[in-house]
Amino acid sequence: MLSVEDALSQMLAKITALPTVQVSLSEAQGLLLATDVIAQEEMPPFANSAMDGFALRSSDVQIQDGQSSPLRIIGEVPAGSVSTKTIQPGTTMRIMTGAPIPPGADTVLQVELTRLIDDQHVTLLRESAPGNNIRPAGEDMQRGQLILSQGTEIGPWEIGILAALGWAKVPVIRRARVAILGTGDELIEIDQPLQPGKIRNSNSYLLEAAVRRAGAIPFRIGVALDTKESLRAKLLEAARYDLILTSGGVSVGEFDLVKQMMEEQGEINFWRINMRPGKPVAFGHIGQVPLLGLPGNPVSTAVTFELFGGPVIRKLQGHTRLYKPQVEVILQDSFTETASRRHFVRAHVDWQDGQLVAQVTGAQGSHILTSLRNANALLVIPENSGALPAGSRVRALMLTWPEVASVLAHG
Ligand SMILES: Nc1nc2c(c(=O)[nH]1)N[C@H]1C(S)=C(S)[C@@H](COP(=O)(O)OP(=O)(O)OC[C@H]3O[C@@H](n4cnc5c(N)ncnc54)[C@H](O)[C@@H]3O)O[C@H]1N2
Ligand code: MOO
Ligand SMILES: [Mg+2]
Repeated sequence: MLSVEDALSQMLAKITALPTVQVSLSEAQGLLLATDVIAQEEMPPFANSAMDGFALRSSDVQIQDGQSSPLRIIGEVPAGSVSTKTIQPGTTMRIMTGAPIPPGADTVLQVELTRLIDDQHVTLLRESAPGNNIRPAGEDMQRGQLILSQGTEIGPWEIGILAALGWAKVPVIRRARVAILGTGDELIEIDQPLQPGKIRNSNSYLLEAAVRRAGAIPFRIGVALDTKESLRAKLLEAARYDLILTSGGVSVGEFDLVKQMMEEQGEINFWRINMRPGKPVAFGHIGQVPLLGLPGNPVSTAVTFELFGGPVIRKLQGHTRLYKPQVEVILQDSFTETASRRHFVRAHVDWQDGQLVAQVTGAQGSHILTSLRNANALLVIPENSGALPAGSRVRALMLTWPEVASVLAHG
């Protein structure tokens, strides 16, 4: 049986990045920049004031007995306007933060270091060196400078930079469109009352949310019955997307037809991985479209999506860092469910006295949906490991990071 590593590398070897498209900046979050971003303008675009205060000539200010001789106020420069007046010796203008420095001024003194004499005159309580409180044009970005490299992941801060440079549209590697197909005669819709032998199709909804959390666009395309005709029709519909996720129908039951359909409509690259839960994962193609066949047990669906679906989506979207962070954590209680396969144990990891401590979230059967409740990590228990006493150190794959109660608590 394949190891988790071999399965992942075989899968990823078949995945190539999606094409580049232009998207509006607001849609670029989480995607990879498909070009270098070179500044075509300076930032800031003009020398401007860092303070609300007075723009003046530094040579005008000599402090005697704690203040300067009065300067005459000849006007004001609010942010957004440009002064038409020039600061002559003995004069000053009120200036606001972000406003362009008026001609003739070489310094700005903040308002709290001045004293108003009357509407038209002010004295200064400090000297102000040339350049004081002036943000020069181009201090942040210079024309022609490389600001963001191709392949940068676009987050909120990069979006701020791109917006400042006027990039309303951005070339990115496009977001993956992922078809989600439930399989099984036992499935009914989630708004239906239960009937004998039936269960609600929870996997499609779980996967929809997991795909969205992974940064791709999910499409629930319904349910295939356990017949070749139904499954074939649904898989051909699914082959219009970038990736197909199925759940169920990949084991050895009489009606587990997904692998057969891969062979018929494309290829099957592998089946079965030495892991628990989720052993019967199948990977292949329908036409050219990759199909990740996840096992039907809900926990197996959830865990195998995180281990394989997430990295596949990231690779499709051009990322080179594909995996969630792994850290060492301390087991709060003993763990005795030994397994010959590598065991991915649902747990809640949190900070306790500066250490990451893991609490297993309940019975680990692959049908126990409640074992996913509140789980933010998968503990990675090696193959054939014996029972683990409380306090053991184990590796944890972090799905989401626990927040700290205070920024200083674990600095
Ligand atoms: N003889 C063997 N039987 C099984 C083996 C085995 O090695 N030999 N492996 C078991 C393991 S482990 C798993 S995992 C499951 C995987 O089965 P399938 O992927 O074929 O899934 P199904 O048989 O279709 O369903 C399994 C289980 O999950 C429920 N299910 C399916 N789809 C959904 C859905 N959309 N929402 C909620 N629940 C769903 C389904 O009703 C079944 O209870 O095979 C074992 N068997
Ligand atoms: O491989 Mo299965 O997911 O353990 O029940
Ligand atoms: Mg089955």
